[in-house]
Amino acid sequence: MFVTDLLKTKKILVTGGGSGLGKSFAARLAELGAELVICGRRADVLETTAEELRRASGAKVATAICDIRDAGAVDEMFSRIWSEGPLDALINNAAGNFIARTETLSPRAIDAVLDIVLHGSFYCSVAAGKRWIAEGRGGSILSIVSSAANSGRAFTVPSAAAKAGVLAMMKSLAVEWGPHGIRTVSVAPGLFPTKAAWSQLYPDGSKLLSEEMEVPLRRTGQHEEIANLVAYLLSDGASYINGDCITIDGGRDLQNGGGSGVMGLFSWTPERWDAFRANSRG
Ligand SMILES: CCC/C=C/C(=O)SCCNC(=O)CCNC(=O)[C@H](O)C(C)(C)COP(=O)([O-])OP(=O)([O-])OC[C@H]1O[C@@H](n2cnc3c(N)ncnc32)[C@H](O)[C@@H]1OP(=O)([O-])[O-]
Ligand SMILES: NC(=O)C1=CN([C@@H]2O[C@H](COP(=O)(O)OP(=O)(O)OC[C@H]3O[C@@H](n4cnc5c(N)ncnc54)[C@H](OP(=O)(O)O)[C@@H]3O)[C@@H](O)[C@H]2O)C=CC1
Repeated sequence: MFVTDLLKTKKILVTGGGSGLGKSFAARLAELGAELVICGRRADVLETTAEELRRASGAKVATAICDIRDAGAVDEMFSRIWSEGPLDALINNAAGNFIARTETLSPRAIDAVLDIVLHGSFYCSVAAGKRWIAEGRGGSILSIVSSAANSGRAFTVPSAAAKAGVLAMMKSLAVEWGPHGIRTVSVAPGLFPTKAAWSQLYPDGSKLLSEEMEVPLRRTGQHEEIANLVAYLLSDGASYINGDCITIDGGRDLQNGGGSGVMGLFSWTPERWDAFRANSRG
């Protein structure tokens, strides 16, 4: 789909790059020639992934153990990265989320999600942006958000609120930092199966509809589909995209917004449709 050296000159930090979608992004970016840093809290997960990526692509892949909720630790991580050469792009991917009745959430439970998603993405964005601005060089920030950033989502309210905050940060920075040659872009994924998301959000019995019926294209997303979008958005081919949020969800958000009331109709037989037509006034 792309020329193999699409990202050859780019050094990219993927937060949460040791597992799930972040690992898939890192793998695709490495294949396309990027140099990578992946960060997260679990050293063993990061090292295993980094070794896998090096072996598969021959790319330079460094790891950084960092809890992005800790602003000091984030700044130290960026100083260590910069001491070996500046980044060209940051992907704010790390997140935490779980389903809960909002009225039962303790302050620590609310903070656990807000601190990772909103504060962590903010700390990383400022740590990158202030260095790019000081050096008079450009860069790109890509944040993984969610359609919940626009519509909200019941039972994952801290995540929806945090993603909305990240989206507002990204749109604001597109304007404020655009004159410095820094561009921002967000990606709102639909259903992309990962171990963590499925255990935190979709335990047995949590869904009335099958995953496929939630999506007009009748399937969940494949990691390579969103990884290719991320690669394109960080490539020079996307150099005039700034501040936008691209949804990649097989149409799921449109169905939920504009079609959830008609879901029962998908299971009507042709005979039932004929009976309706015969009895209606049209
Ligand atoms: C919108 C859709 C789009 C987004 C999709 C995704 O993001 S998918 C990506 C999904 N990926 C991930 O989520 C991966 C990363 N996830 C994680 O690291 C953890 O799940 C974390 C987010 C809880 C943070 O961990 P941590 O070590 O910082 O936290 P901790 O364990 O020390 O707990 C802190 C507080 O939270 C409380 N609490 C915890 N669980 C529940 C619950 N189910 N119910 C209620 N409360 C819960 C816990 O009791 C404590 O409060 P307390 O009792 O002291 O008042
Ligand atoms: N999968 C899906 O269908 C959807 C995903 N998304 C978004 O996509 C992104 C990836 O999700 P997914 O891959 O499913 O989730 P995962 O839980 O698999 O990945 C999250 C990653 O973030 C890291 N992380 C979590 N907390 C911290 C922290 N405090 N500091 C540093 N790293 C941290 C985790 O590593 P560690 O625990 O070692 O720190 C892990 O590698 C998230 O932003 C999520 O909100 C949005 C909509 C749908």
